[in-house]
Amino acid sequence: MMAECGELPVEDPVVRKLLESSSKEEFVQSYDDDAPGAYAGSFPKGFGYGPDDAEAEAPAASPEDQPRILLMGLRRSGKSSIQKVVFHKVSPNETLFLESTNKIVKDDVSNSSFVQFQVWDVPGQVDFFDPTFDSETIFGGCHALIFVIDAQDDYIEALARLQMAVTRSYKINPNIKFEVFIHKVDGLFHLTSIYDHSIFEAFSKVVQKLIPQLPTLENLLNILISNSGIEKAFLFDVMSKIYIATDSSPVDMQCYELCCDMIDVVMDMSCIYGARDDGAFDGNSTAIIKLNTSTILYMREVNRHLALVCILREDSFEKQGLIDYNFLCFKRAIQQVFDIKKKHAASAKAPVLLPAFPQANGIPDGPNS
Ligand SMILES: Nc1nc2c(ncn2[C@@H]2O[C@H](COP(=O)(O)OP(=O)(O)OP(=O)(O)O)[C@@H](O)[C@H]2O)c(=O)[nH]1
Repeated sequence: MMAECGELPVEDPVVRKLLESSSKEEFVQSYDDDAPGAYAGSFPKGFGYGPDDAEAEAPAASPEDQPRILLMGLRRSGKSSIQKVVFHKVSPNETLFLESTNKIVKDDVSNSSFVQFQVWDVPGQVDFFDPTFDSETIFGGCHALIFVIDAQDDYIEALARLQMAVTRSYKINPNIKFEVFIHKVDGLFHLTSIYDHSIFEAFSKVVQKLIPQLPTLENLLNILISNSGIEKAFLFDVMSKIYIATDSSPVDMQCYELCCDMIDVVMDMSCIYGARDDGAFDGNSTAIIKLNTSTILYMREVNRHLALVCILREDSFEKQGLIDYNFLCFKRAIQQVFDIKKKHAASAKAPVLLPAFPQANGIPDGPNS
């Protein structure tokens, strides 16, 4: 059973994934597989302590006797992620790649938890009025219904769905306890401190929301990394170390911190030893730092204010010529994007949102600073 995954060497995600997938067949069942009407009514006796309780003489309750918690909500609201992060020690970043659930997934957490119960992950697209949806069995034996609402998504549809789930399930089983999780609030709140990089990260996200070209920049970064063997790329505003765009793979704070540190090192070196007095950063600014983890940090100037900072493996860097060439294409594309913005701003006489960017289309010539 999947519940046993808690005892696996969770430090190794590959091993864990392999073991999880090999046991998936036993674990994943559709609601059709379950005996109908098994346990409507009050809490079964088995509710209480797991096998860890030395006092408990009775054997652990069978899954049929365990209380059932339903996880419901719209598609992609985060139900499977919640279940995996809470009960299977999956890291939040790994949930980014979860596939949509298309059957009810029953998870028996009795082996890995002090309190014994089952969690049923109900797919977002399930149709309560579909004859194959056995409402009597599913709601009849349910003790708590958690409805997950994605705080980052439109909530009107979610509320309509919540109302439908509550009225339908209450009719069948008035003893159900209803709970609503307003989920993914991390997109709305930022935990910040000036003593680490969190404040820069938070500011980056705020600024990104103000850049209308963000999807284009992200696309360009995606194209660049997929054609150059790069693992992660950030487009930095050099002076503030805010990243104005990154590719669409998840941002790892450590990577971001490394890239920020690289900018600091390059700027400090350039300021101290640079030949020019009019700035530490110019069209020839380039830096390559090899880390002791067979990883390379690669930085190139994109324009007066922006730098591309990438993280890649040492073996991918063997094709540096290709990476340099792709970078030049990327740089030209970025200039075109900001050229268009500059023209629009001039013709509409509209105030420019971020004054630094429109000036950014020139490539200042000059010796390496
Ligand atoms: N930002 C953020 N994303 C989350 C959170 N929880 C889940 N997600 C993301 O939401 C996406 C969808 O998550 P799932 O767990 O597959 O959603 P689901 O509700 O099970 O979706 P269905 O199987 O289609 O019903 C994934 O990319 C998760 O990484 C959260 O707390 N914050």
